Amino acid sequence: MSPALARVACIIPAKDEQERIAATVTAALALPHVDVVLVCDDGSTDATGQHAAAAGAVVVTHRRNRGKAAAVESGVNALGVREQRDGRPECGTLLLLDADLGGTAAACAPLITPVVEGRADLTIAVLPEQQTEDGGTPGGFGLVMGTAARGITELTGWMPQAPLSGQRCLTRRAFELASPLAAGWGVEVGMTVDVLRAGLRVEEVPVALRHRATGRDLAGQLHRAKQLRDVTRALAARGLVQSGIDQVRANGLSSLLRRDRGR
Ligand SMILES: O=c1ccn([C@@H]2O[C@H](COP(=O)(O)OP(=O)(O)O[C@H]3O[C@H](CO)[C@@H](O)[C@H](O)[C@H]3O)[C@@H](O)[C@H]2O)c(=O)[nH]1
Ligand SMILES: O=C(O)[C@H](O)COP(=O)(O)O
Repeated sequence: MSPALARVACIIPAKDEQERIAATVTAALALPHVDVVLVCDDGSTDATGQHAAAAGAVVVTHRRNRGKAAAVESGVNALGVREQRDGRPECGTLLLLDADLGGTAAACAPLITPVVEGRADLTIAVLPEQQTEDGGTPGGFGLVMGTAARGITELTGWMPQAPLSGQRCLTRRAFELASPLAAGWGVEVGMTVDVLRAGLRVEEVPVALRHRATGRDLAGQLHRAKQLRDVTRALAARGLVQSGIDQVRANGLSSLLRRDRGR
């Protein structure tokens, strides 16, 4: 096992997560190989930063909200600064976790093992069926998930089960290959495509995590609209539109429609 890969830095983007961030940080710090937990407080209006620091995280703060991808990038940048400033050995592995996992983040060891052992370059957690906090039905109508899954498959030939999952572990090298990250909610889709296209190994791993699932109320649907916008932009920037145009040119419009049927 490479000593650098065996040092894991956990990066947690967090916006208004004071209810859960302390439990998430505590669980992440106890995971095997985790050396440091960095939380990027992404312009929270609550006490997320204070709760994260009290639980033992290194905290960096965005004065205004900049979105998930920017928060992940700031966390990784802060890691680099800390390593250089203090002459610390480099963490060769990054564990990206959402702030709302709470104590269930303790289940993430199976995500870490394949990467630190050099068997995978990127692992992605597949979560069990979730429930919303009020016991309601989670998920929308599969539009964002379906768009993301089809887009990744179209661009890489690989069919993901959990294309939007932000719970992932990857080598620092893979992260650098996927940088700059796709903006906002496009970060996961962009990263998966970039890492696969670089010829690296991606593996999905079932992990028993619970997070705050998005409901079907108005706020949930607005959230999904933003996810769809960012996922579509990430796919378009990686050539999905061009691939569609090429297909129509070569085989006509009906081939494009045929290709989508049944997915
Ligand atoms: O402006 C923001 C908004 C959210 N977050 C944090 O990003 C994480 C994910 O946000 P959340 O609202 O929990 O996202 P979900 O609706 O659950 O999104 C799903 O889909 C997203 C991609 O669209 C992935 O990033 C998530 O991992 C996945 O759980 C959390 O730690 C948030 O605190 C920020 O840092 N900045
Ligand atoms: O709740 C979810 O799983 C995401 O917000 C995506 O929603 P959708 O794929 O059901 O539209």
